[in-house]
Amino acid sequence: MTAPNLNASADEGNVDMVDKLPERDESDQNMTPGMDGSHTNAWKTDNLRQTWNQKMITPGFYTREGEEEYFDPGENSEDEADDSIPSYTIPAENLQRMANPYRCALVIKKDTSIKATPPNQQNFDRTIELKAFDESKTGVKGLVDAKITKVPRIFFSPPDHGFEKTSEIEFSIPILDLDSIGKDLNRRKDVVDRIRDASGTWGFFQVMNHGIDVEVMDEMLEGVRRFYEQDSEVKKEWYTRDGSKTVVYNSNFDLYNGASTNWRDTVYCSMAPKVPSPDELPEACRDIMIEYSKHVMKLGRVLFKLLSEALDLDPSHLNEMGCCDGLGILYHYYPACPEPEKTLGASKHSDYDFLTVLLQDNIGGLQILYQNQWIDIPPVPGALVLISNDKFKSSQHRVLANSKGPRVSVACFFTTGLMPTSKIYGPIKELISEENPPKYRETTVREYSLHYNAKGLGNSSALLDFKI
Ligand SMILES: O=C(O)CCC(=O)C(=O)O
Ligand SMILES: [Fe+2]
Repeated sequence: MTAPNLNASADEGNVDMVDKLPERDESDQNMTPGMDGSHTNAWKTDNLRQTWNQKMITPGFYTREGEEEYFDPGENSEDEADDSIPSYTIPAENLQRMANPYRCALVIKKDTSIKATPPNQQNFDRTIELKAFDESKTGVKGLVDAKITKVPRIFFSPPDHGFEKTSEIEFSIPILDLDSIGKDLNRRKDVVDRIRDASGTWGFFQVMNHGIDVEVMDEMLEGVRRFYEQDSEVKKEWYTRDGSKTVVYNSNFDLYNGASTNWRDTVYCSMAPKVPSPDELPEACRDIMIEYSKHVMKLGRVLFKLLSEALDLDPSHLNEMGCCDGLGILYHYYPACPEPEKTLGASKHSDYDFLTVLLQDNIGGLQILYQNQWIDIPPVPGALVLISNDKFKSSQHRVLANSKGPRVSVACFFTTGLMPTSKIYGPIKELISEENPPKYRETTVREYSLHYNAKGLGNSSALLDFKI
């Protein structure tokens, strides 16, 4: 495969061809052969259950009516049985090996500053090169398949001024265990307290014993790899920037308006309220997309109840507002990068939805901005902001490019996105008062999504534009 004609960098000459990209580090991972005989990250590690903590929950913003009740203490036993999220429990000794479940200390030590000339200081016609890249319809994966050895200059990222500092501070990553919260009132109260705390300080938390089987998560990640690693001519059929299509596959949704171009490719598909029929979806992963989304919807209803309780609202409040009305699935592919210090997998941003549930493999690279420093987080964050009026944080996060990839992740966004809706959202009435007046103006999900898309990633926060 040939790469589009992109200059590698202003000062380093043209794109070079090489035989091989850096190999991914397979040293201490149990690799299983993929469908094509190659190695894939299925991470079937028995005792560590790697994928257990790959669920990332990010409180975002909301919307619906008359949802079933989940996890209400005191519900009748029939409902309780059905609601019983956890289908397995992680043995305590395994948790110990992964990290202390409630105080997972991370030490920041990596220098993650970007070392490339920022796009606005480069002297070339960026649009021409962006178009050449876009028209190849093969994304970043296509460049890597063409064996480039230098990162083309369109991907150079501006440094995050003021946020490059690293230090040796220990942070506690909130991890919530949802086991038995439908039956044990004390456990439920404890979880609600932790969610309140995690959402108010970090703006994100991780969950375990969430009821989605490891096999389902593994198959979802595997399906994503199958999609991106199939024949590029088949994959090209899905490449588009037309947001009205059921499946939108491209590289950088904000290619022409984002602050920089990211080292990743993405597929977006709306899975609710209208579930697409299987033949509208890519063959490589259609069944698992439908199955996985069902599980995430169920988990979402549980989480919105817990979040409602954490806000001292009626447990059904957020679900009744319709937070679970819409679900968009985004699956990302971050190919191995020959010069990861020059670009980013995903620029700094906070999400635009009510809540994001993120499933990632174990390559790593996700970081959260916390107390003005980038912190490596195995899995991560998002946003619950407009509605809770800054009570819950919409945390900024990014993904580093990395030479070990490919890395894949699946972000499920609770949002109706660009669907035409007239429902108005703003700070929750029950949470505002004379002493705590609204900080954001009202909007619709569509208006906010359109604004977010127009700004692209890496620019100032879209949310700030709604501040009163
Ligand atoms: O790939 C990841 O880990 C993060 C993805 C993300 O932040 C997003 O889809 O908004
Ligand atoms: Fe995000």
